[in-house]
Amino acid sequence: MNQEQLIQEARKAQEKAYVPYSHFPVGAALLTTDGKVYHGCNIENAAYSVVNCAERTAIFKAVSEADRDFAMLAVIADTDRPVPPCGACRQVIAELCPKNMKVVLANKKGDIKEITVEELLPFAFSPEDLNE
Ligand SMILES: O=c1ccn([C@H]2C[C@H](O)[C@@H](CO)O2)c(=O)[nH]1
Ligand SMILES: [Zn+2]
Repeated sequence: MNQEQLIQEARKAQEKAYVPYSHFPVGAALLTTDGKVYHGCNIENAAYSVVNCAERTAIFKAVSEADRDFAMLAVIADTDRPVPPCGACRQVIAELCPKNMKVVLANKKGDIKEITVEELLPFAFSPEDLNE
């Protein structure tokens, strides 16, 4: 599966978004090293603060199925620029994806930004920081 195909998967994931409050659907597609794709969409709630972003939905689905070896993540939204993941998602991506893994950010116009996990969240708080 290449980058373009993964973006197409993210588009499909975006169609499943549950966004009655923001009306801002986001889709994510997470590729595992053995070629499986996990879709993620944002899922909102009347208690606004408990929204789950598309990126975290995809990652949590994979980890909950014992898939933890990731090769690429694509994210898409109807933004003017390729959609920038929020801080909470950057923290989760930084912990669970390889530092040099490619993250492909896209929008519906076809703009694409490629970035690595490390670039997305430099100087991240990490599990090593918990060691005394
Ligand atoms: O990268 C992003 C940015 C925002 N959202 C969601 C959260 C909320 O449901 C809506 C508006 O912030 O978009 C994502 O899923 N991913
Ligand atoms: Zn997020």
